[in-house]
Order: sequence, then C-alpha cells, then structure tokens
Amino acid sequence: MEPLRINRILSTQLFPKLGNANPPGSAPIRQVGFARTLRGRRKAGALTLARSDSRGVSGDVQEGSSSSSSSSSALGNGKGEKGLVLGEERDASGSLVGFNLTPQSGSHKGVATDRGQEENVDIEGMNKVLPKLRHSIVFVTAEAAPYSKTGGLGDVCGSLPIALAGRGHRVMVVSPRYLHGGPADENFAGAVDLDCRIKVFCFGGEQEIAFFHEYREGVDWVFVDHPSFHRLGNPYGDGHGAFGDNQFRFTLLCHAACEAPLVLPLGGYTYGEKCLFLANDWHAGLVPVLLAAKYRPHGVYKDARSFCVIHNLAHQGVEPAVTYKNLGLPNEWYGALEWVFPTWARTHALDTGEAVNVLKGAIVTSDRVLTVSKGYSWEITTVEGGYGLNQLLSSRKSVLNGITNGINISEWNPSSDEHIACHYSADDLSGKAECKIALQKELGLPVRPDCPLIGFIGRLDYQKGIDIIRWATAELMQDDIQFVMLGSGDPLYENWMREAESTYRDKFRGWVGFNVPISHRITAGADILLMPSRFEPCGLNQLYAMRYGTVPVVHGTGGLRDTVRTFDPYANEGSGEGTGWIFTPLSKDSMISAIRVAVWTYRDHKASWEGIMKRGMQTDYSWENAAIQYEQVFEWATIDPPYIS
Ligand SMILES: Nc1ncnc2c1ncn2[C@@H]1O[C@H](COP(=O)(O)OP(=O)(O)O[C@H]2O[C@H](CO)[C@@H](O)[C@H](O)[C@H]2O)[C@@H](O)[C@H]1O
Repeated sequence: MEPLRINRILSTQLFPKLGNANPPGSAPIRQVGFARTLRGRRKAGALTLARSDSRGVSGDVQEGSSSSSSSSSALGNGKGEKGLVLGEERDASGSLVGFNLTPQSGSHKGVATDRGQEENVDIEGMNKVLPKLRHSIVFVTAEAAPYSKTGGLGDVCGSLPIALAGRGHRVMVVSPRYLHGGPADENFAGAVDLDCRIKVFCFGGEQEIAFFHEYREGVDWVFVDHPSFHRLGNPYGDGHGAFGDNQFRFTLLCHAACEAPLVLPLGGYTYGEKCLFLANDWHAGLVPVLLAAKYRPHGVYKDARSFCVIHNLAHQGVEPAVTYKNLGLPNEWYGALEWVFPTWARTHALDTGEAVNVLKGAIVTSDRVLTVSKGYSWEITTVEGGYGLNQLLSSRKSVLNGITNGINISEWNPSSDEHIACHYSADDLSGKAECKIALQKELGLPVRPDCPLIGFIGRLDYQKGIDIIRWATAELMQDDIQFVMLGSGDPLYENWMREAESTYRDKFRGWVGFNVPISHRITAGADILLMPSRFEPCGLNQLYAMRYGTVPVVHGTGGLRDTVRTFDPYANEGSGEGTGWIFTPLSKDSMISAIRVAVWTYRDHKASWEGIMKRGMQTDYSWENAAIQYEQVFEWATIDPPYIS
C-alpha cells in the first residue's frame, strides 16, 4: 500500500494509529469485489462522463474552499437578472458554516458572467438555471422513500436525488432491497434484476450481492440484494429491538455501493470512477473509508470525491473493536475507525473502552462533511451537540457546511394531496377547516372546528422530546384543546400514548404506528404542530406543517431554529412577521407557555393567525435551493485535491 497522503492537516491525535496499528484479531484482507473492478476498469474509465476541469475557478480561491469572494458568485447565470447567488454564513469565529441564497445583485453580475457557470435550459416548460458542470453523483443510504422510509433520512434520499437529476446531473441512489414480507415489498416491484453479481469479502466469508434497478424521475435507483435484507421488521430492527447484524448488513451496502458505479452499465454506460459519493449517516460511513483504503491505493477512484452527510450524529455505528477485521478494510487503516470510550462510559474494571466507530471513519476520510442545517453544523462542533465527535468535527470545520433540507413539494402539497379530505391553498383556506373536521371525525374526537387542535408526528425517541410532552400532558389537558399524536418507537411512550388516550377520551388521541396517509391528515387538520425536539438536525415536519398552514411551536434547536420565525405582531408596521413560535429552554413550562400564547393568538387574534399561516404557506421549501447549495459544495470539493489520495 502506498504511504498515506493527506492533503490537509490531520491531527495525529485524531488519527493516532494510522499506518502502524493493527486491530484486535486482525487478519489479511482479501479484495474480492475489487479484483473485478480492476478487470473492468478500462471500460469504466472510458465511460466516465466528461467534466470540465477547473474552468471558472478564479485565482483567488483559498485552500479549504472557504473563499467567499469567488464562491459567492458561482451560481450567477450570467444573464444578469435571473440568477441566484450564494452568500456565505459565518459563525462568530469567522468560519463558514452555511449559505444563503440571495437574488443576484448588480455587484455580482460581472463576476457571474466571467465564470459562466450556468446556463438557462427549458426543461418541460420550466425555465431553469442549470449548472454547466454536470456530475456523476452516487447517494448511499439505508433508506430512500418511497421504497423504504422510517424517518427523515428516507425523505431526503428520496427527493434530493431527483432535484439534482433535474438540474442535469447523473444521479444514482444505492440502498438495500428490503423485503419485509408485507405490502411495502410492492414498493420494489418496478425494480428489475440487473443480472450482475459481485462478491464481497467481509465478516470472514464471501457474500454474493445482486443489484436491482429502476429508472424513475431521472434517477437510477439501485437496490442491493442480499438475504440479510429480507426479513420481518423495518430496515433496522423489529419488535425485539435493533437487528444484531446491522454492522454486517450495512458493510455489505457500502462495499456494493463502491462497486456499483464501476460494474453497472445503467442505460448502457457505467458511472465510472469520477463520481461524487454522498455517504448518508453511519450506515453508509464505510464508503469514504473504502475509497481511501481499498480503492485509491490501487489507482481506482483517484478523481472521486466523498461527502459524509450527517442527518443524525446520535447514531454512529459503534461496535466492539474486534469487529474491525470483519469490515473488509486493510489492517493499517484501523486508526481511522478507532474509538476509545472515556473511562466513565466503560462497563467494568477490565473494559478498555476500545471500539470502532464507523461515522468517525467517514468524518476523517471524506473530502467534505455536510449536515442538514446551518445551525446543526455548528451544534455538532460543541460539547453539548457533538456526541463525542465535537473535537474531530471542529478540526474539519473548514470543510464542514450546513445545508437546510428541502421538501418534496409534489408529495406535500395541500392543493393536490391525495391523502387529505379537502384541498386548499394560501388563497383559499376553507379546505383546511374541512380537513380538521374530517380528522376529528376519523379519530373519534368531538367535532369542534373552533377548538385548537395540536398535532405531533415523529419517532417516539429521546431526541424528539417526547418525555417533555408526556410530562406536560396533564397540565395541557386542563385547557380547552385537542391533542393528536402519531408515532412509534420506544414501547414506554407507545404505552403511555395508549393510556393517555383512555384517560382523556374527549381531548387526546395517540395513534401508535407508522402511517404516512395519517401523517398527511394530521399535518393538514391540525392548527398547531408541536416539536419539542431535544436536538433536531433539520426537521421536516415543521416544513410540511408550514406548507399546510399549520403553525409550528418548536424548541429552538438546530434546523428548527433556522426554519421557524417567532411571530412578532409589531413588526412590519403592525402587520406582523413570523411563521410560528420558538421556545427555549427545553422545559415543560416554557413549552406550555409557548403553546398557550399560540392558542390565545389562534382564538383571539384571527387576522394575525391567518397572517402566520399564510407566511408559512408562501415560503419556498423546494429542493431547488438546497440542490444549488449542494452544487456549490461539489464545486469546492472538486477544486480541492482529494483529501486522502
Ligand atoms: N409514525 C409515523 N408515521 C408516518 N410518518 C412518520 C412517523 N414518524 C415520523 N414520520 C415521518 O418521518 C419523517 C421524519 O422526519 P424528521 O426530519 O422530522 O426526523 P428524523 O429524526 O427521522 O430525521 C433525521 O434526518 C432528517 C433528514 O435530514 C432531519 O430532518 C432530522 O432532523 C433528523 O433527525 C417525516 O416525514 C415524518 O412525517
């Protein structure tokens, strides 16, 4: 293996044993899938999509791609009046942590024209500003809606790829072909067996992987097929908890995803080596490590770039250190995944705390790190929000950015939603009242159009602040309100929801389970959506709620703080401003106070309430904005040499 070259400073503290450490129980690694790769390389390389080199890169771009003067103009369309440009967001220390889209001002015009980065293309009647630089993009993810979804990761990986494909990129999404033995298996009915088998060597044996494929909405949806993805439950577990072999299952996914661009002739052509890999959350975290450790030393994927996309830092894929030898990585890369628990977190006196941490491996090997909101990109560099990775993430601050998620505005559209009782829009809100009545009827609540209806949708998890809701419910139920919850997860809270429903028959409904149509009906029928999340990397439900004229009351954290604006009745010369309420700190009392202010506004200040609803409904939450920001990060990453070559 070639000596490791890292193009930017990488603290030895963070990479302590790289190059000389051997993992516990280590054995030589066989490179099964890769052998095939080398054979197919010539063909794959020849088919790589053309990419112009550093065209448009002005000379003053600084190391780390944080140069604002050059980058902020990158998205101008060169036509003078239609383009958007990115204005950078910096934190108190001056580090770039996110971007704002702003209309192109006169001062940017000249630069944008010089760079000539985009072109106007008329696609299906929509005059879009498209980038000239088209990439081959590979999303690797444990879930992608509508094929699989347990939460927001599925939503994002089901819709951002479509937005990027719509902007001219060649986009593949690689995720498992789950068969759970239920109706959801039908989701994969359109995917055909590509009749391409590869062998992956991991966990002490050779595993045969098949690929299924569906081309839909401009995206190559590639499904990795292996018997371990065929079982009852959901992608991660069943009624008994998380599957014990998740590390194995997602190791397979990562190996398969690295092979897919090289071996799958999708539409007649492989994606080739010049890909941008977006590794979403820990499940895909081995992808950047494999690129660096398994492929690049052999000259493969030299021009690829990898992005570690963090949707939730609380889940890192931590396993006992002996697992390392199972991952199909060279022994000398153990340091990349090495993780030592602090003394207080060890279970007994002889516990050395040694573990492997897949997400850590992704952070230290990927070219850039992305999170799903600007606020969260800062929070994860703090002790409170960093889940032990804050120092590591701080060390990569120059390549760490937050891009706020968009939403699928076709699926979440109150004027065409197939799941709701009546359609409506900001111009005619009458249908929303019908949706509320229909929801009350469906759930067996008293039909009371004027009674404020509060909704909650989400995983019943510590993250979502469900304990705060539980604690506050008795007090909230003293008010004249109705409260509807939809969620599944921790059995403690599932049982509590059932109990609360029987205690407060006229006011409370707790729907235990995962049900997308009901989630749409609650979003449309509720007046207020409650999100007391302890942390929230972005949050999608508040975006859906605002689009449906349902006013969010949220804890001021992460993406919630970035996307909801607290109502101010005095702003704009008394006409008001804001789309909801943000409360802080996260406590029962501050949450109840915020709900009471919202309920009071709903009851006694109808005009203000309508203003809040309409401002939320009129905000642009489409993926287009986020996709443009992703392109900016892609551009920076391709300007820089690979982080590890
Ligand atoms: N019982 C149920 N029935 C039907 N639908 C249900 C449901 N429970 C949840 N959902 C749906 O699942 C999605 C949840 O998305 P969120 O972004 O709110 O949270 P999640 O924590 O899963 O995602 C993580 O990743 C996303 C994406 O980046 C980040 O926004 C977020 O902050 C981060 O925690 C929504 O579409 C919601 O409607």
